[in-house]
Order: sequence, then structure tokens, then C-alpha cells
Amino acid sequence: MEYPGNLFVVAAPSGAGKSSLVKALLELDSKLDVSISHTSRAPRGQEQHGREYWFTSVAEFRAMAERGEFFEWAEVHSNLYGTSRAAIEARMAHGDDVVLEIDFQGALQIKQLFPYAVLIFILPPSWEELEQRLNRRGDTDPAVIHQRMSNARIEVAQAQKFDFVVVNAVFDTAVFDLKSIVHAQRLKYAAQRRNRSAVFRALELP
Ligand SMILES: Nc1nc2c(ncn2[C@@H]2O[C@H](COP(=O)(O)OP(=O)(O)O)[C@@H](O)[C@H]2O)c(=O)[nH]1
Ligand SMILES: Nc1ncnc2c1ncn2[C@@H]1O[C@H](COP(=O)(O)OP(=O)(O)O)[C@@H](O)[C@H]1O
Repeated sequence: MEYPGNLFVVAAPSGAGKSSLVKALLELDSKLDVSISHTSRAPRGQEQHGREYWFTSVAEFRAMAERGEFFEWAEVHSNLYGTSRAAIEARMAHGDDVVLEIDFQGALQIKQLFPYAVLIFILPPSWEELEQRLNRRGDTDPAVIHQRMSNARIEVAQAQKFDFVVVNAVFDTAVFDLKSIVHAQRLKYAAQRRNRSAVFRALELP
């Protein structure tokens, strides 16, 4: 499948800083839109239906999957998560750049469907720091943190399948790295599509 516009996929073990980084990136880049996923998990803290996620029941989620309404979906930490076609198709068809904040299983499914998608994996600087960030966020109980830390080992092993790896040690540096990847992809895309910009014409390039 191919649409105009770029598709970025950001994955990371829980607590690595993915949501905070993507939020900062969106604030810097008005041409980038994030996709709102569906999930069967319960809302956390201040989360709102339609803002962080579309919160659904397991039955509703499974019915959507059976009707083929997801580009990808996966079970993560015992809950279901998916990217609905409705969430991104119109925007991509319109030529907008879209970022998906999803797990590695979903990222690899997206790469199959959209080979031009740019897959970015966020790593924490250390296991200790990852655990501290999960604790510091303060909205997850200790048993859940334990589950996320053991899942993190499996998730991090997938980083090598991604196009880029960004280590989120210093937050602003990681945001800058993400911004550079987005920028580089836009330049590459423009060149590949022989986007006849004013510069191409002025230089009489073929
Ligand atoms: N495959 C897939 N994974 C998703 C989707 N939405 C969120 N996730 C992932 O599900 C995992 C759990 O997300 P969440 O419950 O918000 O917890 P957090 O990672 O602690 O912020 C994260 O790895 C998300 O990237 C989706 O639409 N598809
Ligand atoms: N570079 C960083 N240094 C210190 N703390 C960070 C950094 N990046 C994110 N955090 C903090 O770590 C916690 C987890 O970040 P979050 O964006 O919720 O992670 P994720 O979406 O990957 O689960 C949050 O409290 C966030 O403010």
C-alpha cells in the first residue's frame, strides 16, 4: 500500500519516554500528526477517550479486528492495542505526515504493509533508569512495573530490526535526534519523488 506523505513509527519499552518525546516532537512540528490507537486497557490518570486512546471493550476490539478495521493490532502487557484504518487513512491519503506510537509487533506489521515507513526505536540509557522512570511516573502499581520490566528485555531485543535507534538519555538531545530523522526522511522523499522544487528548476536539474 502506498500513500503520499511520510509514515513514522516509534516504538520503545514502556517508560523509555516515547509518549513524552513524541509529544515534544509534535509541538515542534506542525506538519506531523499522531495517530490515536484503540485499546482494551482501562484509562490511566488524566487520560481521555479520543485524546490518548480510543478506549474500547475487548469484545468491541475483537469485532473491529474481525471486520478488518485495523492496519495492525497486537496484545501488549495483556491488553489489546490497534491502529484503525479510520485513524490514519484519510490523513495519509491527503499527503500528511503521520506518526504511530506503537509496540514492536505493530511496527513490524506496519513495515510489511508500508515498506516506506520509517521505524524508530527508543532505548533508555540503562535498565536502572528505565525502572526509575516507570516508578517516577507514579501511575502504575509494582506488579505491573515488574511485568513491564520483563517485557522490556524482549522488546529491546527487537531494536535491531528498526531503521533508527535513539537513546533517550538527555531528553532534548533525543527530541533533536527525532526531529533530524523526520527532516532527513522528508528530504529523501522529496528527492525520490523528483519533487520539482524551485531549486531543481533554478539549477535546471533533470
Ligand atoms: N501494536 C500496537 N501497539 C500499541 C498501539 N498503541 C499503543 N501501543 C503500545 O502498547 C504499549 C503499552 O502502551 P500504554 O498502555 O500506553 O503504556 P506505556 O507504554 O506505559 O505508555 C506501548 O508499547 C505502546 O506503544 C497500537 O495501536 N498498536
Ligand atoms: N530523558 C529523560 N530523562 C528523564 N526522565 C524522562 C526522560 N524522558 C522521559 N522521562 C520521564 O520518564 C517517564 C516515562 O515517560 P513516558 O513518556 O510516559 O514513557 P513511555 O511513553 O515510553 O511509556 C515520565 O515520567 C517522563 O517524564
